[in-house]
Amino acid sequence: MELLPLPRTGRTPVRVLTIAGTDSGGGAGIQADSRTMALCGVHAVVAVAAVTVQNTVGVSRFHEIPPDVVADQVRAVVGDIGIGAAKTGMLASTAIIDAVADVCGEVGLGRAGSIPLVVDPVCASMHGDSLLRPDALDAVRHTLIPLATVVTPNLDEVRLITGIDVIDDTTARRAAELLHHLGAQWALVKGGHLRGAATSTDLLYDGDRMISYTRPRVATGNDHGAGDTLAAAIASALAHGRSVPEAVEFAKEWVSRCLAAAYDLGAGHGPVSPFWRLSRPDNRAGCSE
Ligand SMILES: Nc1ncnc2c1ncn2[C@@H]1O[C@H](COP(=O)(O)OP(=O)(O)O)[C@@H](O)[C@H]1O
Ligand SMILES: Cc1ncc(COP(=O)(O)O)c(N)n1
Repeated sequence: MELLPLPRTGRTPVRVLTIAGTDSGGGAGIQADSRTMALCGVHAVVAVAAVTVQNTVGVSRFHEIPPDVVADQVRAVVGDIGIGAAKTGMLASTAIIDAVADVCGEVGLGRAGSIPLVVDPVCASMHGDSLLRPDALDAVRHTLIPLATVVTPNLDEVRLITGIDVIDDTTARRAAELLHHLGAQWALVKGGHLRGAATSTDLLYDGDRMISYTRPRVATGNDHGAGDTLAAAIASALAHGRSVPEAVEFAKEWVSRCLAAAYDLGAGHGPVSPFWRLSRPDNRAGCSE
């Protein structure tokens, strides 16, 4: 895999915005996004949409940020700092999704604008705790997904959004077609939740090309933040100028390595880890001029 270049000391890195929730346990959400972005040579800027009270065993509650405050964070950083790509994660409610959609239109984020947007339609944590109000699913379908340059649901999110139970390649293809039909430029159906399989396959579709990405399944219970890490790596690669299929290829390998490097934490599920990059001897070679 060709890693994304790190900036030379003192040089301004490319910037990526994450609009998402915080995880007090540091495993998922904005914390996972920021870790992956840093190790992909990206300066992360953030719009906090919700604060979760979370650890390795679950989410006990969350606090929603007022929608206008979420939108103002986006305005503040896009105008001053400038970004090459953005991603959304936990958005919690219809009101926040509406505010995010409005500000995306205003600043040119998403498939209708000039800055690519990766939409991770987060509905629940891996522990099954809700991160989205149930009445916000329609806003995910009809307001959020149509903004997406790439939408990246896991199989539980696919079921909630499309009603399709993905059990094999045929149902995964049907789901990708439906997600594209909802308005996403590219749909990536992630196979991480097909636990019985020996491999982990994600399917990417843009209305024409159906591209599958397969890696061996990593046997680990420490997979907290895998989806955020994948979406953050896609957004980072897009900001570095890669095409969507190239960005997904890169991110799939990135998350596989982060799963292989995951560590134990607390009493529950530990986080996937991008720290493996810190010990790479060839990091200097990855520096951009
Ligand atoms: N055990 C695993 N081994 C290899 N790849 C995995 C494994 N679990 C998840 N993945 C991959 O990690 C990414 C995130 O997947 P998934 O776990 O489905 O997302 P989420 O964290 O949103 O539930 C996908 O590319 C998926 O294929
Ligand atoms: C704030 C926040 N955002 C996203 C997730 C999903 O991650 P996972 O599926 O690993 O629980 C999470 N648990 N918390």
